[in-house]
Amino acid sequence: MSLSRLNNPHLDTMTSDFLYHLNINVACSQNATDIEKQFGDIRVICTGGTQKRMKELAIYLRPILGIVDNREPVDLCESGQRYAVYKVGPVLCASHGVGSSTFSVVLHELLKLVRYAKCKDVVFLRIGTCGGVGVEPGTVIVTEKAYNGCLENVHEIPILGRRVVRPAFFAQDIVEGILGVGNQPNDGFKTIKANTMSTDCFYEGQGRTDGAVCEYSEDDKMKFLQKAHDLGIRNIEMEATMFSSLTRKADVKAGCICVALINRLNGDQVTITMEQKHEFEQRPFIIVGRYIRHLLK
Ligand SMILES: O=P(O)(O)O[C@@H]1C[C@H](O)[C@@H](CO)O1
Ligand SMILES: O=c1cc[nH]c(=O)[nH]1
Repeated sequence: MSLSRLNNPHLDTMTSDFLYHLNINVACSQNATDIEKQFGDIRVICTGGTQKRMKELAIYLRPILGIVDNREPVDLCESGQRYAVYKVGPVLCASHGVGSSTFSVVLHELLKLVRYAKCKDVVFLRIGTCGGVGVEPGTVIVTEKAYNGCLENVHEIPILGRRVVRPAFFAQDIVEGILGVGNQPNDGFKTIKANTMSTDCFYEGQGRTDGAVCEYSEDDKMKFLQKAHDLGIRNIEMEATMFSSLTRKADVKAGCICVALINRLNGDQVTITMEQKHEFEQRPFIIVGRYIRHLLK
């Protein structure tokens, strides 16, 4: 699928487009633009919360993509001062910050970037961390349906003063494709598919009792988490509803792969050491590395 048409007729009338947060200026009118030369080979866009994770992922993917390079990856969007973007062969690794609002900004701009660069069959992936719901810390969860903080399987966004409600789920072939490369004999961790709850708040929105404000009891929290569990929700993060619905609207395939840092049925505080967190963060890399190899073969 070529991204030559995004779901926005206004773009067709623009002679240039400044992707403000990436600090990339696109001259839409030229045929063979610089953008096409620089980004036209992109097949996979990996996204994740932090710059450090995305830089490490770029380095991790080099041998998988047959790229021999010992230099520090270059942040192509450093001048934009918001998001970090690394290119490793046909893969772009971009940071998105915490939550749907910061992610949606860079996602709109990345979707336009691949459209202007005339990339074909691009798959967007989110490689994140999450809280598990009834799963062992370290488990990798591939999202099927994404639920909002009201436990509805939709993404809701105010547009022109109205609440717009959009479907929030990932394409089954992507889910199965990612799951298909998981659970290999020496992995030492489980990869499962499940539903994900995405919230706009890490504390109250995720039913934590350790935020600066909390107006419910431990019992209320446990009932809510149990209700989520009954819906097949096995992890909680802050992006999957927006990510699935916006990529769906843009007619682009996407997948969401997160590692659980804690089991929320046992507590709220994320107390793992930074070393353990770093080890856990490598797990989605392993799965995504295999999936990208499978996708590009
Ligand atoms: O990709 P990351 O690790 O940033 O994903 C989760 C969801 C929020 O962005 C953040 C909250 O700690 O972690
Ligand atoms: O509990 C958690 C852990 C990581 N990220 C989240 O959004 N929630």
